[in-house]
Amino acid sequence: MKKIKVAVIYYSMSGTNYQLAKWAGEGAEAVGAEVRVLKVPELAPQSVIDGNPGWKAHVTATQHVPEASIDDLDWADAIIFSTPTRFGMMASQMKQFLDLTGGLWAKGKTVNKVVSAMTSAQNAHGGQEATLLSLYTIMYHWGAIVVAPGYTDPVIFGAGGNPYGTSVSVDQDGNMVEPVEPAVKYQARRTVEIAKRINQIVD
Ligand SMILES: Cc1cc2nc3c(=O)[nH]c(=O)nc-3n(C[C@H](O)[C@H](O)[C@H](O)COP(=O)(O)O)c2cc1C
Repeated sequence: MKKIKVAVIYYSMSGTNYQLAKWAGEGAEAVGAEVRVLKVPELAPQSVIDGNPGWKAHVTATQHVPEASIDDLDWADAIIFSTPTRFGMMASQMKQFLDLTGGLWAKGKTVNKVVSAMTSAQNAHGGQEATLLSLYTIMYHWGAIVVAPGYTDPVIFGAGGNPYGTSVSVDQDGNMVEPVEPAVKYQARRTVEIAKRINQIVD
């Protein structure tokens, strides 16, 4: 039987969204998907990264993670995005990656991709939903099928549950404040289940 192909595409400076992406990948694999966890290319100057020990350590620790390409988007039936909230928006690295999808879009190849998104922020009310909604705006232009969690499971009422997409707060040391792993894995499962329906795969 055809497996749903899921690309989990993230940007992270200090590891939070990398962890969210890994959990999403595990959640998708648990329901039979073929998964690629991929980072978007870095844009910041090397000198700036080198001047920030935490950022530099994260870049070094994730050197093995493949970079996302347009071919990965073409390959995927479903895409789960994860980006830090930056001034109430997605990180520019994620936006740059999405701005390179015009060619794929023009060929009609973004149509009916099943998509969902997650974010993190330092402040509990620091713009998480604005970030998710602006990312979803791009998805509407793609003709993608946005699969937000809604209130479709009790996990949404718990830690990190957010009807727009999982969001987590991080403290001053970069540690996640809420235990969001179950919410992330649920969101990934739901994304795969809807992708199966869109692709007419019956278990
Ligand atoms: C330039 C910049 C802008 C940020 N803007 C916000 C913001 O608007 N709201 C907020 O709560 N946190 C903000 N933060 C904190 C980040 O969201 C937080 O560090 C990030 O979610 C951690 O994710 P990561 O570990 O994957 O890099 C900002 C951080 C930076 C560096």
